[in-house]
Amino acid sequence: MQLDFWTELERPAVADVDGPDAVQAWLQAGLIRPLDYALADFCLQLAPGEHAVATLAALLSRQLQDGHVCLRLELLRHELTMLGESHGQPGPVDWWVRRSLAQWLELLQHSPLVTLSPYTQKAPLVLQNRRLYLYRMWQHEAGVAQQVAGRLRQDMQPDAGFAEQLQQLFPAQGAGNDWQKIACAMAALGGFTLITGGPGTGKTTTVVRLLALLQQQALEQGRAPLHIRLAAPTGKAAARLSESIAGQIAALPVGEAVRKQIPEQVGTLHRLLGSLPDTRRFRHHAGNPLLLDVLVVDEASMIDLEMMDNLLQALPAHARLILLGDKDQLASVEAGSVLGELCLQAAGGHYAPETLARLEQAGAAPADLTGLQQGGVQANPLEQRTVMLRHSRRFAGDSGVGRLAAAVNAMDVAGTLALLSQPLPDVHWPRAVRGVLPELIRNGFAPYLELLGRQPGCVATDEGFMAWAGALLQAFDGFRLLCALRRGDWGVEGLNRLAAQNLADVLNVPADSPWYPGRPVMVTRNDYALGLMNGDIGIAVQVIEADETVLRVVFPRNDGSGGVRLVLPSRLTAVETVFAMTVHKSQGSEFDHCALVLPDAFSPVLTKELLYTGITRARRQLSLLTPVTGVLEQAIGRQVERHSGLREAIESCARDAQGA
Ligand SMILES: Nc1ncnc2c1ncn2[C@@H]1O[C@H](COP(=O)(O)OP(=O)(O)OP(=O)(O)O)[C@@H](O)[C@H]1O
Repeated sequence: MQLDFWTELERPAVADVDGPDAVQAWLQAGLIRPLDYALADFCLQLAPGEHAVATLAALLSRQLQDGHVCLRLELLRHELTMLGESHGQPGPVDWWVRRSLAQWLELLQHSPLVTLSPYTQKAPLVLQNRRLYLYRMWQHEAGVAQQVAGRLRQDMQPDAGFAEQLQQLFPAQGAGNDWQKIACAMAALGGFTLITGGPGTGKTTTVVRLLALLQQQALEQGRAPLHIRLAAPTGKAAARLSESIAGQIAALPVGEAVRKQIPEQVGTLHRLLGSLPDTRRFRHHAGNPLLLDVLVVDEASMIDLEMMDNLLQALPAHARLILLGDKDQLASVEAGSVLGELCLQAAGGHYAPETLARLEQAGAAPADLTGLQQGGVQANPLEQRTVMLRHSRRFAGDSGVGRLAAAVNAMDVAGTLALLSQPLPDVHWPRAVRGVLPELIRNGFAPYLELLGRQPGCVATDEGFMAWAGALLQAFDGFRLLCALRRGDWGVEGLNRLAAQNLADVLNVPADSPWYPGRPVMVTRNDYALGLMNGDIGIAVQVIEADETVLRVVFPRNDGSGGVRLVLPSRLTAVETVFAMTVHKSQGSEFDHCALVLPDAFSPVLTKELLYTGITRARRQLSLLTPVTGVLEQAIGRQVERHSGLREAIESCARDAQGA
């Protein structure tokens, strides 16, 4: 049995400060998890007597749960106050403030549990620039920083005729900057490019034209076609990109030979890298790199630090990486906010004269520098490879959804409320939430329920059945309830219950089984044996097999074919009903109509990023449901903050390389 070292050891000098009492009390109060406690215990096994540092390790482990990559010691007091407040107690802040920051730094600098030189000396914790990391997280951050800094230095030379070909793909549009053209040129000129923009700003269009341009150049110069791969963090996002790309390729003003060399297939990052079951490792890594020349990753805001490290390590040195995403969306579920950090200054441009000169030579210099800040290669290494697309074609200027998203993103509470109080054709803000929800649910899900009732036979091999099943999945994606929380009446659980109750006259929900025809489910864990990814959505339907009517779950094939496949319900070990889903889970998906339901009390998960992400999932119509006043306003005023040292580390690596 594992020893609990808290009880094995003598009390330290500051007996009631550091010792088992505090950690155990926090564990009991749910402030820290058993995993955090176990880490502290492990630290004490390695360094008996290091109670204070081991306790801090438990808090560091806890903060990872909230997405922080490290503890920023000078800000920790505030973080711990918030942690305590969210559990209704002073909690760890009382413990932390018994030492000054200088005393803490002194303690950490001399602790055997902490290394100050992680490249040469390993220890469970790393202290760098007043940031405390778990060794593993420091390793990922340093890995990403080195890789990105290295790739930022890669200048690529386009072939002759580039400017003319670029001009053909992006014909002049009138006054103002053609940011898509600028982004395309920038990605052609370097090994690492960040293209960020809100919904419908033309990220996919830009990248498809870029791929056409690169292939055209390769073919014209008599080189082998480039090996291009496309990926996204989730199966849903991959399927959406695949669909969008297929349409865009057909519209390209290039020859058939070029068109044929642009892939339509988009896979998940896990598949691309080759997940190894039951480990955090992948088949592809620095020692076994991916075989590709160009990699495009969409929905990059969902990539966490560890995945980004794995991806960059597996990328061959000569390859071009293009990351697409919306920097303003919620960050990854796991620790880090990589895209948000990398694109932090995207709005200001910060282009160096050298960058502008290279763009000019490529025929894509910004014509209008108004509103852009001037930058330098040394001061702004990331910005020299970043383009922000600024014009949404999805949301026309008068679109309520677009204007609401912009007001929330700008944290403009008064502007948001003013907008909501106007009649908007595509935004509905009902005041009597409980009264309208049942009708909203019935109307929203009506097209899918109607189709469910019109099942053309049950033989799974019939073409008609397959087409119907595909249409059913599509109809279900027409409407979704989105919420911030999992638990409570206004969370996934409560809203799923409410939806099932209100649809009970159409759906035959049995009391003794979770399964019934029409049950929509979401996969909650990757299942490589079944080929189903976390976030995939299926619907239970009746089919006839060997003269028996049985229930099967129909899932989209997600391979760009538009096809579906059937899975036995009993094989689905990690699924949940999905009339409602969290905004976090909805990332990478879009619905014609979204009902975004806020809770009836403020919760720390409510931030402007969550609202913005939820609002922008709506393609045509948004219903915003706020059961009490005040919660919306509070959420708009709160921003996600994730502690990390990534930008600083990239800038430092880039400076070192320039000085070398
Ligand atoms: N330069 C352009 N000229 C005309 N139409 C364009 C242009 N760029 C994009 N579009 C159209 O605008 C719409 C949105 O473009 P696209 O899908 O490329 O944006 P996106 O940023 O990738 O969107 P999403 O946020 O949904 O992923 C598409 O219908 C596309 O055909």
